[in-house]
Amino acid sequence: MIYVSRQEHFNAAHKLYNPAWTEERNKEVFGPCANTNWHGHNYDLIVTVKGQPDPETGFVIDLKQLSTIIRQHVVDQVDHKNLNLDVPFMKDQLASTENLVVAFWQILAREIPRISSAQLHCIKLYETPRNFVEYYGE
Ligand SMILES: Nc1nc2c(c(=O)[nH]1)N=C([C@H](O)[C@H](O)COP(=O)(O)OP(=O)(O)OP(=O)(O)O)CN2
Repeated sequence: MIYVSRQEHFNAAHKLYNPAWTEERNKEVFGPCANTNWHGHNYDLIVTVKGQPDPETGFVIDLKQLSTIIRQHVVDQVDHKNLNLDVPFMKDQLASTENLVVAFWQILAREIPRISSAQLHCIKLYETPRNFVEYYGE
């Protein structure tokens, strides 16, 4: 089995805020990440698919096509957006890296089979250079 990855990038604003809690509780749990007027991140997104190389192309997946799918269905939906306000698939969800990566999985697990027989294996999302989340669809 060969694992093939594509990295993409986007910027987005958000705040970590649970509407069921008081302002004080949100500040206590999320600290500056609950700042009322938002804050931003430069996210790095790494999508890994797995499969066997096609005997005619040598590709598990055409990375140009994978990039197009990720950009169209994920990056363009979140880039330069407010994740709490502007992104329909994050509506009523806490805009954490964990919840984002699960939402991205749901989208890409639907889209990748339309272009390739390769299987989605892992989505890794860096919120900062030091904080990142991996999801394997389990
Ligand atoms: N499990 C999670 N924990 C946190 C998340 C998250 O999505 N999942 N998100 C945040 C905040 O959004 C926050 O903005 C992260 O920033 P910060 O803690 O400042 O991260 P840095 O890597 O830049 O900070 P250093 O402490 O300087 O390394 C918080 N937690």
